[in-house]
Amino acid sequence: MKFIIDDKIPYIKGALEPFGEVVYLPGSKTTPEVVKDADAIVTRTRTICNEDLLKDSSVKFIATATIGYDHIDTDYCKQAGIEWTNAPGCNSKSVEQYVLSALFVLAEKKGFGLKGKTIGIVGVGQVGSKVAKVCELLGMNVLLNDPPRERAEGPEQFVSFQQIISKSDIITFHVPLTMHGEDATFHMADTLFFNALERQPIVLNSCRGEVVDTFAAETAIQRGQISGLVLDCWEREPNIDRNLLQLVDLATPHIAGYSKDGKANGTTMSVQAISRFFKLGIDDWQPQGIDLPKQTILHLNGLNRTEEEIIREAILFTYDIRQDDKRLRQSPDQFEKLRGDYPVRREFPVFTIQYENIAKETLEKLKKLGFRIKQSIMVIDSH
Ligand SMILES: NC(=O)c1ccc[n+]([C@@H]2O[C@H](COP(=O)([O-])OP(=O)(O)OC[C@H]3O[C@@H](n4cnc5c(N)ncnc54)[C@H](O)[C@@H]3O)[C@@H](O)[C@H]2O)c1
Ligand SMILES: O=C(O)[C@H](O)[C@H](O)COP(=O)(O)O
Repeated sequence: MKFIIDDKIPYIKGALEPFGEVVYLPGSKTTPEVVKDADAIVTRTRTICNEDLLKDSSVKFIATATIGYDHIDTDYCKQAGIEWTNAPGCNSKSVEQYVLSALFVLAEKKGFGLKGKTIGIVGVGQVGSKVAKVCELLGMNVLLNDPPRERAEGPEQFVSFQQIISKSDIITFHVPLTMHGEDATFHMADTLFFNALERQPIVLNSCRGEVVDTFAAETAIQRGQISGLVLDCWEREPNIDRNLLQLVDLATPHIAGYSKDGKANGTTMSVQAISRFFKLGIDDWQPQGIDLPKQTILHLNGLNRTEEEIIREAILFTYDIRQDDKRLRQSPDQFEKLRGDYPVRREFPVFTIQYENIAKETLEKLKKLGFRIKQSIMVIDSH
């Protein structure tokens, strides 16, 4: 068998070698010639898996180590008898961490508290539902919009897109990119959307660039229709609009899902799916040696600090979005390189908080976010 694997997929080396030839290549170099005699591709969003790539090939299975699969022409795959899989939920906790970091940084920059603010979540799947849960934990009012789920589950917990537009102080998009049908998300945030906003919200897009119309977003900022914009995903990546880059509050190079945990989950799900498809017998394969950051222990003293300040410090200790923002502004032409050489980032459960003077309720919230909690041990000097 022959496997073509994107060389930016971590922790996969050695997994498939016992079963055949394995070729590691950059996504951009995964060409029709390369995949011609392959049995499977393990890929990312940078390889467009369509007829141009796959026709005349022997590919039978595509595993993308990502949540999104808009880079796979699923209609063509069906017609060509090629099976495929994505990695649902793999990096959803990473996006949750990204959104929290963005919210805390913006709240401080713009001088408001998160408690009591209304956040509209558009798309309430793996990512949106996690973002909803943590925002509720922070005392925010959460509005959920997800027409496909509303049709399937009933209207009780959902609101219309119109209500999101009129009632939200913050709007965050977590939809897949879809071009057709009643739920199409292409340019969901267009001129009509921005013109209709009533509360000058902050808008976040960490799903796909094409969900927000670049020109409409620029105009909305210039007209003061929104009070902030956070962009992780951009139209025409990696050639992002430099004018928009100047205008947004926080700009990052499509890394919301780039925790090492998220990456490792994507790899695990891809390898296990390949194993099931080709009956390789490694259905419970797990990656080894997931990188750790230099510091995983945070000493947190809550004396004279509000709950929001305490939680903010804990979140930003694990991930400070301003560092990604700085790197992108310094080198916008290095968009793909910044992604490829992304620093080690881990999710909350690898961090231990050693605390002093923190109320029980706040500790409960930190635990619910996933942190490990330990009381600081007082060292008594015997001299
Ligand atoms: N920036 C990143 O690094 C990053 C990381 C992970 C995911 N993503 C993107 O985020 C998207 C969402 O991820 P997920 O794991 O939550 O996916 P998911 O499939 O679990 O959830 C998507 C939700 O959106 C809903 N939806 C579809 N069309 C809608 C519409 N028109 N209006 C409102 N809701 C709609 C669906 O019903 C579903 O519940 C992915 O498709 C991917 O493109 C980006
Ligand atoms: O869909 C996803 O999972 C995310 O957008 C993911 O971060 C994409 O990563 P990439 O394949 O571009 O490295």
